[in-house]
Amino acid sequence: MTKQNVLVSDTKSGLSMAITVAVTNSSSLFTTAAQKPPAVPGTTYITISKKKLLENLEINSGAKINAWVDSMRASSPTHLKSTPSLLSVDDVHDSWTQQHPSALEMFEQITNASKGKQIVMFLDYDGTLSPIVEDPDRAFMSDAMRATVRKVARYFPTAIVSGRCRDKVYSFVQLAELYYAGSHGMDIKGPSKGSQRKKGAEAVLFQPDTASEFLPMIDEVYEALLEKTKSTDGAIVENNKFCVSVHFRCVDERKWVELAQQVKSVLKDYPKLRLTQGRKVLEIRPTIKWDKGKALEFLLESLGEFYVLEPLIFLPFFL
Ligand SMILES: O=P(O)(O)OC[C@H]1O[C@H](O[C@H]2O[C@H](CO)[C@@H](O)[C@H](O)[C@H]2O)[C@H](O)[C@@H](O)[C@@H]1O
Repeated sequence: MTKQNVLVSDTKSGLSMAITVAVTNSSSLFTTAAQKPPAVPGTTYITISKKKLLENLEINSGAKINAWVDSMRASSPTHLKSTPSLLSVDDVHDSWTQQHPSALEMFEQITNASKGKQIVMFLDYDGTLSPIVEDPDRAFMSDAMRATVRKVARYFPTAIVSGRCRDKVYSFVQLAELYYAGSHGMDIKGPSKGSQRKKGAEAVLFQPDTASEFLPMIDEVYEALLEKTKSTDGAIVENNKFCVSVHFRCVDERKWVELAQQVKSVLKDYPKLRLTQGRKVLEIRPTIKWDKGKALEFLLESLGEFYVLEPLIFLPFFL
């Protein structure tokens, strides 16, 4: 397997994103965009420490609220300046783009690598197809981006994989020819409109076995969080169907401890839920063993049944 981290930057369409290409002979091999690309000799890279960005924030076990708040700070770009390198944002950006060269400059390598393979596109929504904005309900994608995604989906099976509720993502994207995996991959639906699949193949519709059992609990927690956090200015609670997000992008940093305490006080009664963190957002989700990675595996396996190419080799792109 070979891996290349590249940056797709297409000013005309507004497409500008980091992608990881995994060239593999097996549809069961995956890589993540977070994997580090090989170092280029003579180049000094800046590593932004994510040590304090906790994967899973402990809810019980007497977890200290300070650990939560440290993690919330680590997810904030304004804190990059506190990295030991003291480099400017431009330096960090330059270093990053050196590490992740433009995909357009590597177009030949990519097309060579894709020969005889079925490309599959996996796209994130927030911050990839739409700009990051303060109000999550207003994270609209541009018409140019929609036209680009429509074009991509004409040639390759294309899935949007998001932490958001599937219906919400669909309402933003409005392309019936795509796969949608919402709620961090816990809610998957196939295209409802023409595809390159075999005739008669059913649209995929999948939710992990036990996920639906969590729906009443998630609704309850959503209501409790709405009530509990209403005194914290700027806090936004979002119901993502199988998960709940508590946004702190617009909360004054001096109120983060207060917000963390409010969230913790609700979650202590729900040992079957866990807490993770995204960009200025606390994410509450079921403790089931399912995530975006599993959703990608599921989709590739499902696609394997639909395509008639012989031999069938997938080339998945993650944007
Ligand atoms: O895992 P993802 O698909 O990337 O979902 C993570 C969160 O994405 C959305 O929040 C992010 O975008 C918002 C709109 O630009 C922004 O306000 C917020 O600060 C970002 O974290 C989504 O609204 C959340 O529910 C997801 O948890």
